Amino acid sequence: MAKLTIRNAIKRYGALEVLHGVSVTAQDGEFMVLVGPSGCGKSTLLRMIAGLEGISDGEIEIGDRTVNDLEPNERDIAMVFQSYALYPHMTVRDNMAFSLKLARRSKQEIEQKVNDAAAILDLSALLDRYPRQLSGGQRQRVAMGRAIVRNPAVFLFDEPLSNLDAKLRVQMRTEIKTLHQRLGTTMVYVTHDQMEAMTMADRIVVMRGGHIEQIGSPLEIYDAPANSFVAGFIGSPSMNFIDGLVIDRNGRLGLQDAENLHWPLPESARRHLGRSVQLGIRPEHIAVDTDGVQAKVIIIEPTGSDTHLQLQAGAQSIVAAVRDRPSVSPGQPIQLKIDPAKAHLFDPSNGQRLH
Ligand SMILES: Nc1ncnc2c1ncn2[C@@H]1O[C@H](COP(=O)(O)OP(=O)(O)OP(=O)(O)O)[C@@H](O)[C@H]1O
Repeated sequence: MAKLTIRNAIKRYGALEVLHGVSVTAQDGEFMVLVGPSGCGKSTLLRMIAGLEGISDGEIEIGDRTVNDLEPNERDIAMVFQSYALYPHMTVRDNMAFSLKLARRSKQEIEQKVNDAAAILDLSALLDRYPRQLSGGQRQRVAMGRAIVRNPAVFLFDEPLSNLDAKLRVQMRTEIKTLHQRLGTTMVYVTHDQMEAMTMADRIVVMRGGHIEQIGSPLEIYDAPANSFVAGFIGSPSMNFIDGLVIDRNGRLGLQDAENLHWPLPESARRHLGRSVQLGIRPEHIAVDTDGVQAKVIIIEPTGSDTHLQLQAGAQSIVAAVRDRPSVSPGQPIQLKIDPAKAHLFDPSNGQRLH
């Protein structure tokens, strides 16, 4: 077990800089998730921690050792890949034992470690099978087993669930989280899936364009996104954004949009009176009511547990997620009640959070 510290890490490919000085620390035993859109640099950062990519500038420490110049096998890490990377001609047992054999551990120690890992991962009955005789989820468990037997200081996961179907992904999410609770080892996990990040992480690192946009616990990031990018990236359906001016209409503070609709704001936002802002409202903070912002129903999407309503309010497309099953139909005019206490305000010039 160990703390992982990344200090001002820069990655260049020739003249192209793809990581622009990234600093973050995973505490000993922490489950840290790197999340961001395709190309943001999260895999590059993970591969730099693993030693599969060189670091152009900055420092990576695992425990109290700077590992910049160490080979991957000297770093005390184990990595689990999206592709599983199992040896097809070896049984599950031999796949799991491989790194220990390379390290010339005793037969007895290898057997003990493989059996222990197999028990943790529910693979004991499958040890004599070949990878082709396993389901996707079982293969991914073998890949994890191969990492566990090495008892590394840090586990690194590179989108390990992307090849699985939706249901299995959810199940494996729980399995990896359970594994983390059981082993208590520091884990760094890369995904582009914000739901995976939200459900698995102790702390999330949101990246974009080779920078870190925000670091925080899942709920800190959800409840107080640092900027409109994070606000739009985390949460599904995505947050609604409305541009306008903060005004006082008959004593009621609100955002006046381009169509003169009045979106209620909390009194605490009065200090922004007269300012152009971007209002952010999560779909679950909008309800259908008898009084409120005028809108029209466009599309109704029942998910079973709740209903997503695609709406038009003036020129603005809005998504509402309601728990009940509203009796509305496409084309119907309705009124939207916005919970002002849940409003987020961003600076339209740079996206930074104002409120
Ligand atoms: N070998 C390379 N040479 C040049 N540019 C590269 C190389 N590898 C990656 N890049 C660039 O670095 C940036 C970050 O890539 P990276 O794979 O880390 O992104 P990512 O966030 O993991 O995306 P994805 O989710 O699509 O894997 C991208 O713009 C990519 O094109």
